[in-house]
Amino acid sequence: MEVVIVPDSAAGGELIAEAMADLLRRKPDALLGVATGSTPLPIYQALAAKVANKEVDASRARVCQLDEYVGLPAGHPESYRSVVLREVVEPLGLDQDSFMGPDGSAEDVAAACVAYDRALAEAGGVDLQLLGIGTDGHIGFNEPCSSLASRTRIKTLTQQTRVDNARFFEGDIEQVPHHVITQGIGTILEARHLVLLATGEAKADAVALAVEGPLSALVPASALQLHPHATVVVDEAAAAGLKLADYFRATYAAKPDWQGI
Ligand SMILES: N[C@@H]1[C@@H](O)[C@H](O)[C@@H](COP(=O)(O)O)O[C@@H]1O
Repeated sequence: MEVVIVPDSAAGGELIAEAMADLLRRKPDALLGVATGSTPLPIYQALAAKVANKEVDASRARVCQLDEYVGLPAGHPESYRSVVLREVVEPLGLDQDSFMGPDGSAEDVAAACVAYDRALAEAGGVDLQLLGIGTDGHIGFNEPCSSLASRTRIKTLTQQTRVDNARFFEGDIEQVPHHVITQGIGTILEARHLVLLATGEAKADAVALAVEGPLSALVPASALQLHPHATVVVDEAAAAGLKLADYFRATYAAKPDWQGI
């Protein structure tokens, strides 16, 4: 695992957007797995700016969702489908055909989960999967004690996650669904490159446990330790609990520019 400590979220967004642009220069139809929440927004803004400046052609890029709420009405502005269309697909100038996600309003949710795993495989697998981290260490919506081998499936949110996400629902926890579909940890680990961005002091404990703690289902993000190409990008506040912070800084400073992340 590589840990990169950046000064702030804008620098993290720029670094990761450049990695995505570099991927698209090498593989124009790359399948980009995107995450929701506040943290990745600087990535999407930086990538859209690169497209607008013609630094990269993203016209053949494909985008896929990490997770989704179950039971929100179609077109609800806070469904992750709506969020990804608004924050990623439209700013990149892509059409909806280049986008895929699990069907959170399916009558048969279990079948929708199996179908999504199959669709990801049939699309050739995810080339680069962006991840955030929950304050309880979740990735996607894999809450603590999710199987490290899990596939896309329905999960029940913890109270903490519903409290954290209430800000997207007018601060009203009653509006936050209890159930979600999420790529499983086993599914996520099949992506060719995992890139987790964490910013702010509220993430410092979860980051320290994920990066330096034992591999544990209790901290789902610790599963990145199993992946051969995982990059964790953190700002100074989110890095505050890392014992090896100086080592991570020195290692990245000595890295040749051409190597990227
Ligand atoms: N399912 C999403 C996660 O993918 C995201 O990482 C997390 C953190 O969000 P934020 O970046 O807003 O802190 O929120 C949600 O629970």
